[in-house]
Amino acid sequence: GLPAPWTVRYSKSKKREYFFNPETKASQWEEPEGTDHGLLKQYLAEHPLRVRCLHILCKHSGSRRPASHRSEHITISKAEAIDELQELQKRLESGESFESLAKERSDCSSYKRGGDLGFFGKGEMQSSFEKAAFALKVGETSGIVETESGVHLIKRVQ
Ligand SMILES: N=C(N)NCCC[C@H](NC(=O)[C@@H]1CCC/C1=C/[C@H](COP(=O)(O)O)NC=O)C(N)=O
Repeated sequence: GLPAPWTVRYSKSKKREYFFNPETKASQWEEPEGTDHGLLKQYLAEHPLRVRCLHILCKHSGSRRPASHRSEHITISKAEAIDELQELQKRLESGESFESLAKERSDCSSYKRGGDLGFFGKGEMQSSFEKAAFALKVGETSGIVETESGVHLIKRVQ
């Protein structure tokens, strides 16, 4: 519904969508000239501007900041961190809650909130995390996702 290359994004401060042109870097509140309003509404129904996710982060020696409330010097290898997430995937499948496992194991400060990162729009999280999170349906949990922070499991809740 939008004339290319315009895209639509979510403004956290104004709590509403705005329109962004990645070529000119222009941003505006009103729909760009030539927008098909009906198609835009349909597009927005299928492409959430923001999502709310829980995550479990296992940091490792290659993490951009290899420290957390659990350890001031994280030395496990990336392979070991992946093994730990695979164990957590099994525990999720056997019915343990995502929140309880995040509180137990996540190296992100969001562990205190069961891994809850709140709502975020495009452009806020590292791109591999954003890509995986926006591909999830509400209630769905990702596979193992890698970022500069470490390795993650992501559950979309809204
Ligand atoms: N906008 C919101 N709500 N908060 C700012 C998030 C900033 C963002 N963070 C991430 O992408 C990592 C991966 C997903 C969650 C996340 C959490 C990191 C992981 O821990 P760290 O590698 O930083 O030690 N801790 C906090 O930022 C970024 N662009 O670096």
